[in-house]
Amino acid sequence: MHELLTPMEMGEADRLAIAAGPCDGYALMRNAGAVIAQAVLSRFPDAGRIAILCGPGNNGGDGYVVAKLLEEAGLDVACFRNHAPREGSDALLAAADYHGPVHLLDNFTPGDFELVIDALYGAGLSRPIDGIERLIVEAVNASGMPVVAVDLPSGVSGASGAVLGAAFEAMLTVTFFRKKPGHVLQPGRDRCGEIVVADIGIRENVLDAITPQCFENTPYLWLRAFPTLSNDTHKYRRGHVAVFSGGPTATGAARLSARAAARIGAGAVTVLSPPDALLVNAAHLTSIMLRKTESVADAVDFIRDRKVFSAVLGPGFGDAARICALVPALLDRHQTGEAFKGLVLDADALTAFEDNPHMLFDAAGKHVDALVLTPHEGEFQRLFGSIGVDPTLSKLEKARAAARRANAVIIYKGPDTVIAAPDGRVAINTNATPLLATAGSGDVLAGMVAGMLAQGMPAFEAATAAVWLHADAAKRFGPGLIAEDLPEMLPEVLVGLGLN
Ligand SMILES: NC(=O)C1=CN([C@@H]2O[C@H](COP(=O)(O)OP(=O)(O)OC[C@H]3O[C@@H](n4cnc5c(N)ncnc54)[C@H](OP(=O)(O)O)[C@@H]3O)[C@@H](O)[C@H]2O)[C@@H](O)CC1
Ligand SMILES: Nc1ncnc2c1ncn2[C@@H]1O[C@H](COP(=O)(O)OP(=O)(O)O)[C@@H](O)[C@H]1O
Ligand SMILES: [K+]
Repeated sequence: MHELLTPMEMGEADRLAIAAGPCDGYALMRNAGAVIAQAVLSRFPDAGRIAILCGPGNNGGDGYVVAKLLEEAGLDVACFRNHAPREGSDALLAAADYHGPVHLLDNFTPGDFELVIDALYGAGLSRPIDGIERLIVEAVNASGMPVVAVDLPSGVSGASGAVLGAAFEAMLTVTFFRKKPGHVLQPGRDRCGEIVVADIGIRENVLDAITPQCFENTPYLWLRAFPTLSNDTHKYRRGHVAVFSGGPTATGAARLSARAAARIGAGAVTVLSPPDALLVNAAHLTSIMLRKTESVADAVDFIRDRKVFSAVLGPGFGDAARICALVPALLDRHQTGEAFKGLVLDADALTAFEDNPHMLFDAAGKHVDALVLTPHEGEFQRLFGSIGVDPTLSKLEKARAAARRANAVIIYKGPDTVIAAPDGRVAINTNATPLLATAGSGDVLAGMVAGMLAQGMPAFEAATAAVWLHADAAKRFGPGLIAEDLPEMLPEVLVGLGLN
């Protein structure tokens, strides 16, 4: 159930299901209407007057089915429409089967009702909501009355989660077969309220032909690739991570990354520190090792000689010129040696390339197995220029395009973090909490990704696992969270996954 289908893929699922039988399109619509009616009856058993707003397409068709079923159940319903169902559509059949009155939308007054069922537009939303419909959406939202959305709250794009014109703020959204990206990308996700995915008779095997490439980030995606411990392991075999420290007044970020890498299971972690920051780092490190690193050669020699598996560069690092010198060396297997599998670039290591992103993109993918970039919104815009500001692209499409361009796994952070691989796979994270909006939490995430890479996880799985575990740690800690708390929650998070 973790696949996310674009509206086009959902249309394909619909066509394949109808072709395979036994349900035709109208049977699927009746099933869809039935699950909505059931949800309304179970959650709002005492609802007074219910308004059902029906659009011209099949979303409206679902609405007429719901109207018929709720009326048969003895509820007081009234249907409203702005346009008649399209000729030859299943919606026309559904409207014909509903024998109650259908009023014009202009006559709908929210104050006359206790519940709204929104069946205006779903997968077929093709332009912004405007005119009387926009006024109604805004009036219903302002009234605070509960809205049950059929498939998607009208106005939310199923492909991108964008609000086109205006969108209902639903209490409950019932969608069919699989969620769509618009259910999990912001702001769409906030407009959906609770989301129920209902079975309407489409068989799972239609997905074999569709091969979806977009997923909700759940443990199902990466648990099988999660590292396991053998009895004869040792600390360096579990994975050695190096984290580059900034100067004497900016060392905390590297230590957050280092601590996170260790807590997620790397066997050894070393902070590579400039000479002038050595003492401040030494004063704060216990199990994490420390190494004086003055030059690019120092760093790559250490990585090669001490069999470092992965590294984090960027958090608190500052010096852009040094980053631009370090990164090509770290991405060159001839310099780092074969053991070095992955590099995580965050914060300053992303911004350092804003004027010359090709320097980074050209070096990427040539040698190192795994390059992971972890930009937040601002860093993404700086590094990916035209992709970042393209208004026609959703966050999902931006992350996917960036991953292709950079030859890297991208973790495009935020409330709806999107993780994209150069091969087109994309995962959207849904377990985050706004408590993560605290200084240093991104540094912890970078360290977690490096810790997963060091333990041999492939880059996409390492990134998706780290993002999920990071959010789970925040949720488990709860209010009062600061970045230092995140690594300390990881043992509990791992036990919660059954990984003990
Ligand atoms: N797939 C499945 O398995 C199943 C799907 N089912 C249901 O079907 C729904 C999809 O149906 P759908 O394709 O007919 O699209 P829908 O959202 O009703 O709208 C299209 C119509 O609206 C119009 N229109 C669009 N935007 C507009 C705007 N802003 N303002 C004004 N008009 C606008 C658009 O006009 P056009 O773009 O053609 O000019 C067209 O006439 C899906 O969400 C689910 O509920 C279920 O029955 C069970 C099986
Ligand atoms: N409102 C929010 N809801 C959920 N997660 C958030 C929110 N704001 C930030 N985050 C998460 O918190 C982390 C912040 O990272 P970043 O911006 O790099 O912070 P820092 O540079 O201080 O470490 C990211 O993982 C991001 O996805
Ligand atoms: K709808």
